[in-house]
Amino acid sequence: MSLREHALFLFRSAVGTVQPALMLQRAVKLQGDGCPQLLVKGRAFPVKRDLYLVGFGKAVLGMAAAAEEILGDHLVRGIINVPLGIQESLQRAGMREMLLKPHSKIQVIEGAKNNLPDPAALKGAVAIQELAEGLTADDLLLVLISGGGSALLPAPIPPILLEEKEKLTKMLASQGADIRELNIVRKTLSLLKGGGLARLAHPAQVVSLILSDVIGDPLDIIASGPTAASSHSVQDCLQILTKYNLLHNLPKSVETVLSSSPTKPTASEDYSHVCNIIIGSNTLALDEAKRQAEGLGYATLILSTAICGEVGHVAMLYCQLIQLVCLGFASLGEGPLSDAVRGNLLQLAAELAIPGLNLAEFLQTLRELGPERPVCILAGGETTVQLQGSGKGGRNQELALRVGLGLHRAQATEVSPPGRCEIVFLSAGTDGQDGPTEAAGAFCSPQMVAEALREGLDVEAFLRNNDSYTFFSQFQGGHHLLVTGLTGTNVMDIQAILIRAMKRS
Ligand SMILES: Nc1ncnc2c1ncn2[C@@H]1O[C@H](COP(=O)(O)OP(=O)(O)OP(=O)(O)O)[C@@H](O)[C@H]1O
Ligand SMILES: O=C(O)[C@H](O)CO
Repeated sequence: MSLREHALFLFRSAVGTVQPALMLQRAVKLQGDGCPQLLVKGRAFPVKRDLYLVGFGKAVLGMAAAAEEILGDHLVRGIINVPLGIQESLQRAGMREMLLKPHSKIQVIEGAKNNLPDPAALKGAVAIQELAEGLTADDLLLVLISGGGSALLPAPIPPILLEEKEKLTKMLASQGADIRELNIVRKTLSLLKGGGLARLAHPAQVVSLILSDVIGDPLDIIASGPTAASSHSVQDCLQILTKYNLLHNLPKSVETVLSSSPTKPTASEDYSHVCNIIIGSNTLALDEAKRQAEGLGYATLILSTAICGEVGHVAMLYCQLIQLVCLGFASLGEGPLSDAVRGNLLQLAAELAIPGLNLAEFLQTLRELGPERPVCILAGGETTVQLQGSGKGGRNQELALRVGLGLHRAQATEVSPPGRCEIVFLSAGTDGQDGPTEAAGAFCSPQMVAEALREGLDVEAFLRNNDSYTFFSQFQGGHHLLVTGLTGTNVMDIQAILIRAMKRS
């Protein structure tokens, strides 16, 4: 198998292990006939009378299918909002276990094309709101939440219009706001986010099962925390709008809502009827990829499950890491060149401030790996892209293109470690959709940029226009694109770097 096939296999293994049904089955059980109890990760919730289900997010269809199997006749009714086209995509991919049965009690509403809220998602949100409002103290509401839930549960506070909220979110995202910043703003302008759904469902017992797609698994940021007490206030929102220079350009409706928002976070309110439980995250996916990579004979290290920061900086970090591994393969792991690369890496990591990353320790472990075995470095997280151009792309494809360019440039240097190694880099979204494109991500190698030039494709020009998808679609007939279709799950992005010494002929 080629390195590329290995990388693809690792990605698929990682995604396979965080299939929603699997995670739900691991976490949830229904026990007892007379007075049944819902058992979630060791916690018991009595089912006093009726059990309802709502859900929203990219992984929720499979979660709901598994939940319905477990809940059986105890489930009275459910409504889920899932991405447009997901049922067809999963059906086409033969993933029947992710689909609801023909006479399901769960109503499915598809919407939010390209992860943007739309009237269909709004209709679903209204239906979920109505269901929550009608509950009593004897009811239990099971809430299934996954990434993409923010766009799939839009409920702007009147008089804000859906388009106004969408435009503001888009402006923030295009200027490089991270998901925390985006969702603090979304929470302030929404009825159901920031704990709103849980408040409406009171006095029913609310149990939320959450598949995390946010670094550090913060309950009040994932899908904008519809059932979590918010630790943010309107001041936090105003600060973010100020940071991105948007405060003086707001629609009147947004100004009205901001000026009448409570100044305290909702955390002070009573959430004793709510229990939020994380049932899966990027860590699970990377652990499985590591297991598989070791099985393939790689010395495997997980760099971090919290990779974040501006995509160009993250690309530099990966290029320098690859360079360091190649220096090791070339028996140049000790010496001034390696020391310089290590120094660059430490500085880059300090600038990126990746939570929990102890790069010095990681580099020490890397140093101790012998040159006998190929190396696999795995990472997960979510970068941010500051859009400058009008091209089509996503953060994974942009990252792969930037890493390709960095490796190409490194090859041109005097000591050319990447030239002595075989290298494949893959970055892809576990949800199968990278930005508004049909690809999950892309592969790159150190040869890619030179080969593209021979096809008349100028990588730097594509990058200037944030046009990574167009580049990868045109280059070698799309061979470097990873197209999986919607996977039905979502635990952020994954990077795999595979390196082995070049065979001497
Ligand atoms: N032309 C482009 N080039 C690079 N990145 C882009 C481009 N257009 C959009 N993006 C990036 O794509 C991201 C949005 O993609 P997507 O909808 O897949 O987000 P997501 O974070 O995976 O969604 P969620 O977390 O809600 O599941 C934004 O970060 C945005 O900056
Ligand atoms: O939906 C969202 O807000 C993002 O996917 C983060 O959870």
